[in-house]
Amino acid sequence: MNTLQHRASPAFAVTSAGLVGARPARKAHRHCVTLCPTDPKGVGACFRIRFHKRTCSLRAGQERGTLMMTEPLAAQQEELVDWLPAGALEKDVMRKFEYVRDELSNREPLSFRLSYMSEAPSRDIRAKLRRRRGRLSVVVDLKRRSATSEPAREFHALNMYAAAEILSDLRAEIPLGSKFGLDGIMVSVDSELYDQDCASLSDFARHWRYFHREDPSTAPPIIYKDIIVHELQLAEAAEAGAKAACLVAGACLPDLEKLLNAAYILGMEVLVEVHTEEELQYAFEAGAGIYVFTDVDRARRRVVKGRAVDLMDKYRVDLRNAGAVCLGSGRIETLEQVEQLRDVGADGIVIGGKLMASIARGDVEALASVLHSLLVADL
Ligand SMILES: O=C(O)c1ccccc1NCC(=O)[C@H](O)[C@H](O)COP(=O)(O)O
Repeated sequence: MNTLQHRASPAFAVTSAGLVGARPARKAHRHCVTLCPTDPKGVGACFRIRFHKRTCSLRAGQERGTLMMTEPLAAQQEELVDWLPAGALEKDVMRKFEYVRDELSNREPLSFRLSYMSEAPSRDIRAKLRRRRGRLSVVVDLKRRSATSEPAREFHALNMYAAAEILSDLRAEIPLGSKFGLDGIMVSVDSELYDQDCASLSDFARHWRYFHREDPSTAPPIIYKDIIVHELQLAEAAEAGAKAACLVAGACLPDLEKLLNAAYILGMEVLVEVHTEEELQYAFEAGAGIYVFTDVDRARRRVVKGRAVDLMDKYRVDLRNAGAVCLGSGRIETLEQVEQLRDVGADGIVIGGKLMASIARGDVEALASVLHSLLVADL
């Protein structure tokens, strides 16, 4: 009998485990286990169990409690011991742990929210970010500062109401069948890096709901991006209205799987930002489904041109076979960069600084023109 040591949320109790029904064909590695959710909302939740010392992704089936386990993921990575984030990331990570300790750990409702078993994240976010009919998806990254240049680029005129308004106007102006669209709004949360905090996220979400009040289902999802090191940050972002979270792998490598689980339990889709092969391996092992390949080296606060393309290209077959969604990111400013990402299989791109000036000015035409120049040409 296989023994399962599932590390999923406490809302699940292992009632019986092992092979139920027909033994799997050797190649299939498909095993049925029965975990009865103690919370009706558990059905549909995605979580992970350990099986044969491997981490496997599971998603509750339609009928209560029956779970099908997918192929075991790549061989178990050596456990990370004494790991520390590299370079400038160490200071960013310590700052976040202090924020969790001083601010979040005393906020009762957040702890409650964290224990609340939400519905599994809507799968349509992954579908929205996937390349469709030759069109790359576009995620706009809102930030009032971008420090990947010397001096840092400041966009102090950017306010969340105006940003929500201009991005809503932009969507209204994009003709059907256009070669570009607006498929997600990333809100970068960190006072030092981006001059924004979770209140900025909450403000944007409120205005975004207002501008989509007639048909909320048409609103592109809000993606929370931060140096995420603890589940309470995810709970705070979920409370603020984020439907997805972007984990920076280099800031939380040993906890990546745990934070992925926590986000799913909160009902959020997850994107994982990677810059190195190790980060990509860990993200794949943890069961990530949406990857943001960035040229930005957060440890050295610099841009490594071509890194995202090289990494995506090297692992494109594994990623495609796993059904992954791959986005490119990191100072994207030219059509050539977009074409290079498209040619190695990118599903979409994340653009921040290049668009912030026109968004901060409230200039829809300029915003549409920049996106057109990056995405239409001969794509
Ligand atoms: O954007 C920054 O200033 C920054 C500073 C330090 C570490 C990382 C940083 N940016 C990484 C990103 O957030 C992505 O590059 C962003 O999602 C895309 O924005 P942009 O690079 O401005 O197009």
